[in-house]
Amino acid sequence: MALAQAYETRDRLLAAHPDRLNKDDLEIRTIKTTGDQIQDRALSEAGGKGLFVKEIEEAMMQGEIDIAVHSMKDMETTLPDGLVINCILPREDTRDAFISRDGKGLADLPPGAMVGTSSLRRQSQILNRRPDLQVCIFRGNVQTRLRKLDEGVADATLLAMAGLKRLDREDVITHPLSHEDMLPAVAQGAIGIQHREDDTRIGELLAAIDHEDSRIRITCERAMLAELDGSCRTPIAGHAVLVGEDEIELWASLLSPDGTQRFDTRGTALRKDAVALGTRLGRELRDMAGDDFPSFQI
Ligand SMILES: NCc1[nH]cc(CCC(=O)O)c1CC(=O)O
Repeated sequence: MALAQAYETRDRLLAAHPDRLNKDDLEIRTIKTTGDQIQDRALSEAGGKGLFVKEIEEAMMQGEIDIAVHSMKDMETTLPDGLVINCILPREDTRDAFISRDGKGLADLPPGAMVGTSSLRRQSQILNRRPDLQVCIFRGNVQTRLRKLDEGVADATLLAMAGLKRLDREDVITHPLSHEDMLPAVAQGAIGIQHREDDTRIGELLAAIDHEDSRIRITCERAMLAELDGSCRTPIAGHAVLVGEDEIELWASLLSPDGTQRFDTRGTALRKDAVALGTRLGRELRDMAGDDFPSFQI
């Protein structure tokens, strides 16, 4: 998936700068991260989102690479000094896909059925909707998880529609989940491009492929996450959409990992106040959860 995202970025850069860039100017380098190698534990136990990007950011700070392509969903809310993400590509489908081994939909899954996922957000929401189901840890890349499902390790799994589309694996989807059944992760489906803040040449090249509407939505969602100090140890979901001429609407949820507690909020603001809206709803969720909130961070 990372490679598909890098090719998409390269193609967009080439198309935006036909006179300034050609294929030979853009070499694609793959960097294996610590996060890619954790197969046996939930990401939340292993040390969080940062594991997917640490090595990449280090390579960038050392000047080995000039542009980094990230799934914004995997990015911490704060970036290292000197590195910025000002460029967001047009956002893909934000929904999660429900994938079952025998093609039965979520509503038809029998009581006690096993759902494989390593995402606390997906685990908590699925248990909130269907407390009769069981959840087991499912790690590895998209291909590995689909293989585990085939092998019968679980009866169903949940994956981002965006990743499946980018890998051209929409064939495995049983059905997409509505946002009511499964509110997506903050920034799900969005690719962000990082560069060194002082590299003005690259900054200029990237500005031409930035998709402003997607960037505003993600900025709003990430402001909410930042207010909740969202490590991936807390089940948090959030999704912003642009409405009308100049407004933005944010939905946000905070759950307990077992899905028994759930807090939801929603609000709108002018697009220019996207950050303030995210911050406000993040605070609202924190107040709603009250003293229970720290105990979510187990
Ligand atoms: N944590 C892994 C990860 N990071 C981004 C995506 C999907 C693509 C996206 O949301 O942009 C995935 C896989 C998944 O959640 O199914």
